[in-house]
Parts: sequence; structure tokens; C-alpha cells
Amino acid sequence: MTVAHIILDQCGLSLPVYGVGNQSFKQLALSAVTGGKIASTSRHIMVVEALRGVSLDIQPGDRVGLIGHNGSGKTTLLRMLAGIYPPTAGSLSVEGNVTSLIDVTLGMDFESTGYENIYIRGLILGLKKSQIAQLMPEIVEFSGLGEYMHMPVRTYSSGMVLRLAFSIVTSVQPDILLMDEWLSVGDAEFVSRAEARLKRLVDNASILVLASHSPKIVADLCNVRVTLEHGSVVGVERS
Ligand SMILES: Nc1ncnc2c1ncn2[C@@H]1O[C@H](COP(=O)(O)OP(=O)(O)OP(=O)(O)O)[C@@H](O)[C@H]1O
Repeated sequence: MTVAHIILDQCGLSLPVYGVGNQSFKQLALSAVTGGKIASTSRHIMVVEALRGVSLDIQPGDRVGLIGHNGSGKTTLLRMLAGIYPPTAGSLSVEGNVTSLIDVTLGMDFESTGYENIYIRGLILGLKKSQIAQLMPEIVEFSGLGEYMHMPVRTYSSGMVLRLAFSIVTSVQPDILLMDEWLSVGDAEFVSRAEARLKRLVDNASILVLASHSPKIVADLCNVRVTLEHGSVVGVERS
């Protein structure tokens, strides 16, 4: 069994933004009070330093709450931990399998049916075909989509797409769970079932990293509070 562990050593992330040569926009961005640092500019390229010198040691059992103003780097840090953005400076080590509940519907193929999407997303999650086949009945039942599972996803409402995506990504218990705000999906009936499923996933994950604007959620769930400002960690409190 893998022991979950995340170590960030002076991690930084610079994101180039192309085609922004306009001087007045540059001045606006440079003087912004929120957001990452605008690290450098050339005629048509700006570089946003979304994260800078982030060092954290996240251990098994940790429940980490990321807090900070809009644009301080919370989602970007989660995306880095999910492997979506590799750091452009420093080093990152993530031990354990990761489920990211950021952008859950990303990667859904709208031309494929609900069933086909379970296969596609399952393979992206790293599951074998046989494992997906085993999980299939439970995912279908949990989604509550019934006969719609035979229909292309483009015929679903946005709530139905979310139900399906949520049912798939939460069907496997991860070692490390990443969340951008506490996820609330679907109508009243689905929300209560989804809450129970999410709580089970959180309770059984070795590590939780949750970005939130809610001090109450962070206080209730987390033992480590990490405060971000302009892409840098300005505080780590353990309780
Ligand atoms: N793809 C991108 N290209 C350029 N800049 C980006 C990109 N993604 C994020 N940024 C910038 O990185 C900084 C951090 O953004 P991020 O989304 O991580 O903030 P956040 O703390 O999650 O904010 P919020 O509380 O508003 O969700 C911001 O300045 C944002 O403009």
C-alpha cells in the first residue's frame, strides 16, 4: 500500500499569456491588488507568476485548507498537485493516487453516450477495462440517469452531465483528494446522496487538499491552514 505524501520544494509556476501588448491593460494588471505577480512583460507576452517559492510538506492524515483572496493561487496549486501544470521552478513529489474534483466535467466526450463516457473517464483515471466493468453498475445506479445512459451526453442538461461526471470520479477511493470548494452537485435529491458519498471519500482519503473561501469549512475539516498571497505561501498553521 502506498503511503500518501506530498512535498513541494520551492515550487514556482510561470504562465505565459500571449497577445497582450496593450499598454493600458499592462498598467492595470501591474497595479492589481489581487492575482499572481506579473513577473515580466515583452511587447506581446506577459508572464504571470501564479506560484512562487511554495514549500510544503503534506503528510499522511493531513487535511489542508488553502485560503487566500481571489487570484492568490489556490486553484493553480491544486492543478499543480493534480499534475495538470508541472512546476516551472523547484521540485514536486506526489506519492499516492490522486483524485481531483476540480473541473469534474472536463474531458467528458459529448458525442459519446453515458456508458461510453464511463469507459473513457475510467481509462483516464488509470483503471483497467475489467475494473471499469465492475464499477459500471454502481456508477450507473448512483447517477440515477437510467435510460439516458444510452444517449449521447450532448442531450443531457448541465446538471445531468455533472451528475454523471461526479458519479464516475467518486467511484474510486483515492489516497489524495483535491477539491476546489466543497462540491455541491445536482438537485435536492442528488445533493444529499452526493454529500454522503463525498464525505466517505474525504474520511477515507489519506490526504485532503481543499481550497475554500469559507473559514467555517476550513475550520471544520482541516488541521493545516495554508494562506496564499499573490502566489506565495504567507502562513502555515497546524492545529
Ligand atoms: N492559464 C492561465 N494563464 C494565465 N494566468 C493564469 C492562468 N491560470 C491562472 N492564472 C493566474 O494565476 C493567478 C492565480 O489564479 P488562481 O485561479 O489559482 O487563483 P485562486 O486563488 O484560485 O482564485 P479564486 O479565489 O478567485 O478562485 C491569477 O493571477 C490568475 O490570473
